[in-house]
Amino acid sequence: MVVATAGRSTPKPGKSVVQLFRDKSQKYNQHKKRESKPMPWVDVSDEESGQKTGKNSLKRNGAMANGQSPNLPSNHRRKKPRHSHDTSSHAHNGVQEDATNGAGPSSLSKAAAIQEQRKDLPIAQGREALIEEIRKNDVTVLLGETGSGKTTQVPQYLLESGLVGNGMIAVTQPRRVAATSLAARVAQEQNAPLGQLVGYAVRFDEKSTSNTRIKYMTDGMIVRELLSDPMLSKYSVVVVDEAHERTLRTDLLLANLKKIIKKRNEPTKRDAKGKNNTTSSNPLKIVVMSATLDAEKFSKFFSGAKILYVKGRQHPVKIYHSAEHQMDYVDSAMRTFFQIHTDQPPGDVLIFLPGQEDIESLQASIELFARQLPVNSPNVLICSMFAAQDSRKNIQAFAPAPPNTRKCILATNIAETSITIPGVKYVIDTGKCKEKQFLARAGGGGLDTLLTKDITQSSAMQRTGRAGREGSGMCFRLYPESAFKAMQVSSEPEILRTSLTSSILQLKCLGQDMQDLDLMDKPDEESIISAFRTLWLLGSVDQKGSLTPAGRKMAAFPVDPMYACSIVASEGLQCTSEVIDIISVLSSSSKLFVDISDQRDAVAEQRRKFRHPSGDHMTILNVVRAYEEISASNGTTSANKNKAAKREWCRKHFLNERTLLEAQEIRNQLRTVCERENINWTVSALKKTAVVGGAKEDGVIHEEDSIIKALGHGLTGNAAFLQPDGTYKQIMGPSIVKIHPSSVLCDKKVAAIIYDELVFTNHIYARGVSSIPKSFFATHEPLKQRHA
Ligand SMILES: Nc1ncnc2c1ncn2[C@@H]1O[C@H](COP(=O)(O)OP(=O)(O)OP(=O)(O)O)[C@@H](O)[C@H]1O
Repeated sequence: MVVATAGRSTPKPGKSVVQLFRDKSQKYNQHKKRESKPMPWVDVSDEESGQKTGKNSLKRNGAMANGQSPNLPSNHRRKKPRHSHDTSSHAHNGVQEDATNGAGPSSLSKAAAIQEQRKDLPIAQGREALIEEIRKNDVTVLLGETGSGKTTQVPQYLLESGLVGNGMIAVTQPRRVAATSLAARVAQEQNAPLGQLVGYAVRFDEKSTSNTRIKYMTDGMIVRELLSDPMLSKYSVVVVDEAHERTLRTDLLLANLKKIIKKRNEPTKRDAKGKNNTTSSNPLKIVVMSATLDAEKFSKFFSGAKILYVKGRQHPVKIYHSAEHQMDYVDSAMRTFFQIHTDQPPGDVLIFLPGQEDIESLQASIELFARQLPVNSPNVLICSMFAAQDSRKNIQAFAPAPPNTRKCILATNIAETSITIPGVKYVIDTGKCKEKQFLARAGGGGLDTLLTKDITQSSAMQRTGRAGREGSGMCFRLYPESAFKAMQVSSEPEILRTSLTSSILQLKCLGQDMQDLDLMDKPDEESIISAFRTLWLLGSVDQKGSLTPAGRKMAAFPVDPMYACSIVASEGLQCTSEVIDIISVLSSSSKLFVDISDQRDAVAEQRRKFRHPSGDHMTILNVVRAYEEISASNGTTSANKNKAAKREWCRKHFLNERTLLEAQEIRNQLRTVCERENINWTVSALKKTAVVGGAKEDGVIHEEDSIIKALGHGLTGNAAFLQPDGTYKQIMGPSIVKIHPSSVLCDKKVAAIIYDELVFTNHIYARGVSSIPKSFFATHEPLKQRHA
């Protein structure tokens, strides 16, 4: 990639910015010393941004290789002059149902405008050629710039051309927010309610019917579908989008697709001379897509698949690099935001940060300064997007800003690929991300850690691509051009750096071994062995590595295998109802307890009400029950009043109601899986004992005994024994851990603990902790075998 410097054109900070920092920096500096200088920028026009609305074309690989790059024949249309910023699309945001189905004149003109927009996309000129190539080839690799129209248009072209007959088109995405928002957009383009012709499927949330023809789904969901339909027979085309991300699930999917296509596309009959004369009745087509893909590698993987290029992007994006490295990227992002806010024309701003903590810190800073803007300045509305946040809150970022307001979206890399956030004209890229890294442990198991790292060139280009979706855009990179050039081209495939436990279990159910799979990159032996040890400890595989009946049951649950193990174990311990309640909360995307630093005492007082002496898991259960009691006690009031009462109760007790609501949905799904697996989820420990968190009396059997044991079966790899110095030593690893300050057990000393996860700060802390009898481990079968 060539990045050419095209002179210096620094957006000059307006007076208001200088004034703002002079006046307020003292206050700001009180809690964090930060500079008040405006950001110096170097203007870079580069190839990756597609600077000009170039001639759009579709090209073939051979042609690119010999430099001739001829265009394929296409249904050339004269390109219409582009309308300036098209506000019509602002009306539709994220996952909204039926946004266009009104029959009024405005919805008709909106629908017409959307069709015009579709025709103006770079990919539209190569539409016929593209369909033809896909028709001719089993596997196609499609490379096209961000915003050229791949993700939204290719599935529609395939559907509209009749190429898929009555079959379905699956379009996979690495992230749920992309899957849901794309489905909403494409449903709107098809003028159909979301979930009908166009639907989506993400973990714990699906909107589709038997009439759905285009399904956007996470790569994890389609891999899970392999369990019930190993040939993916209901799909005629599988479009693997954003394949450059090389998520673990995408790699597993690609390996399986390679197998499936061989079987499904095999000719069914041969004539007397042994020649094929009948094509398969249900052939499969695969389209692998990305803007930043090592196309040759994917083509080679599929035995020389055809590579097609879509050239051009609809709108130019101007890139600015900071003149110097920025040590404090949160502060630099804030200053850049206010430079944009005071100097640049209207348009929303999308800021990429590595994680939630930085998002919250930047939000606080921007809010603080925004309050001090001159009275006639436009307002600032902050939205955030990160994986741990409730999906409904993430979707709020798609809603249009009110009049005279600039929206500022603070996001992690979940907003990096595929999505269009209407209104975004400016992107600020801190150049940082968090990446999962698995540390395999010699004794078995291991742990996933999240490390803050520099992004890759591929990520930088994707982030840039989020500006300029509806009109020209600007991208401010908070790192010099030299840093961009020094970045890795793309990230290491996830399969080489993440825990393989869950995937190996799923593969086992498919009768596959990871070692034997034809993967693009093979994981190292140590990670595979470590995953097997964990699975053996959970009882999902036996000592020979063969799947056990319990392991097959565990694989049916769409949660971490350790929690799936607890659910399966709860059956024998007669406490499935409670275990599911707890695991639903642990599996939801946001935290249950809200911590507000300036209300610490009030928070602690409220939390005490739910405190259970055995630890955090039973404390969660107490919250779930109390929340249900609130619902029941308001049973006779109107639905609205009931809702309001529950919301107020959660607010008063510093609880995240979204987590509880999401947990209810997860619980319903887990119950359904239990029914399929013949596990009676209604069996409850409470019904037998009727004691909740009360004082322990000798000889009384408490409900938590069986619940904690069931959890202990799943969390055996996350267990530690008390040492004389008050710390805990892992029973399956070398680490010394402390109980996290947020735990109800943090000031207690108990003989043995189980925990949900480890957190690294100045110490290794165990979070989500419960006390468990030490004797439990003496009776744990795999552990006994291990020590025998
Ligand atoms: N939700 C939306 N609202 C408004 N316009 C949209 C929306 N989704 C897509 N578009 C328009 O369609 C264009 C093409 O989007 P699409 O996602 O198909 O591009 P792409 O080539 O797949 O890009 P990327 O690689 O970045 O995902 C966008 O640039 C934008 O103009």
